[in-house]
Amino acid sequence: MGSKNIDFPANLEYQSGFGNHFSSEAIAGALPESQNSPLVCPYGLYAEQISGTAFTAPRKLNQRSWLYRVKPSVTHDPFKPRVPSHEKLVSEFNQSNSSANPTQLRWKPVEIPDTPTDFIDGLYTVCGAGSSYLRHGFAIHMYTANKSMDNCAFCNADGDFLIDCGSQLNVEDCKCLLVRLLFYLKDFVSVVDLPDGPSRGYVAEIFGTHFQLPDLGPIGANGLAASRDFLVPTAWFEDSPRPGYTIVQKFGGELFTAKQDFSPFNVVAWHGNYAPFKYELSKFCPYNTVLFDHSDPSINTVLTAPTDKPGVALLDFVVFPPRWLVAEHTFRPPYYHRNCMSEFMGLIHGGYEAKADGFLPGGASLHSCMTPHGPDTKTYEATIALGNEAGPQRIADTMAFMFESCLIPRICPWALESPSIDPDYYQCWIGLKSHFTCELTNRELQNGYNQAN
Ligand SMILES: O=C(O)Cc1cc(O)ccc1O
Ligand SMILES: [Fe+2]
Repeated sequence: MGSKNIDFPANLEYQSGFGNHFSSEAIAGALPESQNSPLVCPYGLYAEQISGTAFTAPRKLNQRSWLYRVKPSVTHDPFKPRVPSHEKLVSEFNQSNSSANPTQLRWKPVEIPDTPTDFIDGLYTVCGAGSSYLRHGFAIHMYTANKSMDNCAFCNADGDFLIDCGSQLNVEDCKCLLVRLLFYLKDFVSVVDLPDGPSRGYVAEIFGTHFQLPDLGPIGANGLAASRDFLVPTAWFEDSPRPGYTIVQKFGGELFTAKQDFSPFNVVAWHGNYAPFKYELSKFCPYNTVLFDHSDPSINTVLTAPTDKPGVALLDFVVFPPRWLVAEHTFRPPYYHRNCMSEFMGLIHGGYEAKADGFLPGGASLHSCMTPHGPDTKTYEATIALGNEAGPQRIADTMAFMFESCLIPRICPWALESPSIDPDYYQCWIGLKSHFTCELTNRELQNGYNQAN
């Protein structure tokens, strides 16, 4: 995450493609030719490999890049626990830091803080499962912030961050943040150079694996998120002295700091396939039913982080974008359901088709393993009132998303005790009345009814 005084060029340049082997040089000739670690690198740069998978991971899963830097990352003072420590980040979920809760949970958007708060201070874990130490699990965080990180950069050793920052209060700021946050290759540390002004967003962190594009099966070779719409930054560096520069490293959910006298954004050239990327959700090409019934939400998968079990995700990132609903004689909103996977949802803008009230942009909900949920009473009644003759409907102003996991999340105490939790969430379903119309005798109703009787 960058610091305020970096001069960002107006037009950042990107390379496009998902999981490609990229190469980029900020100065022509900075990439060594035909080898990775020459005795002396061009321009006297240091060669540094960053490995995102075990050296011996199968080739199709192997991720690593070679960076050519002004000074290598190792040139820093020892790591020390950060002061002040951060009490609300969790990377190993257990009874000491989180609890089991099968209730349907919903949160209103959290207030933007009044006091100066940067991305690190504003980040807090909501829920998660597993362990960064055991390299299996996930954490869901949210953040609110109102200022850039100053003379310091954030590096996450625990897992990959998928940052959904669309729920910025200001859309222009959001674009700016997106560009600076993830995707400006100054290192493989994520970059948060928040524009002045309030911002908030969601983060899914996955331990021990990386996101992939989903298989498309019978959909064919095209559709959903297109590989070419994923953008990876080109090399960019700064080389002025930066006394007192601080690296903040998240390691095992704890924060550590190390001082150095130069900017870590000093990568003059790089090549490889381990790189940050950005993707604009509006580019997603949704598929769905064109005749009847409601498709399962997996049809809207943008990215998936797999487990070893075929088809079972550690974490799916699913989006519900604007689209046409055309199904005939069909209940079009999400069906009522219980799912062995757990579903965390957020809303980037607009409304969500299953909730007439109470699910707001910047808010969140959690329906854990087998917890029943579905459309609220208002949505149900309005849908039924439309009847079978409902014509095509366009859901316009919406961008909801879901993080769906096969692991069951434990919930952090500050999320349960948060003033933004909605204690009356369950009420949205309590009004659902029986519409059962079969005329049975009182005796049959009382004793239970079975056609064979
Ligand atoms: O719970 C939700 O709103 C997410 C969801 C959407 C959908 O269209 C079908 C199933 C599902 O879990
Ligand atoms: Fe659901």
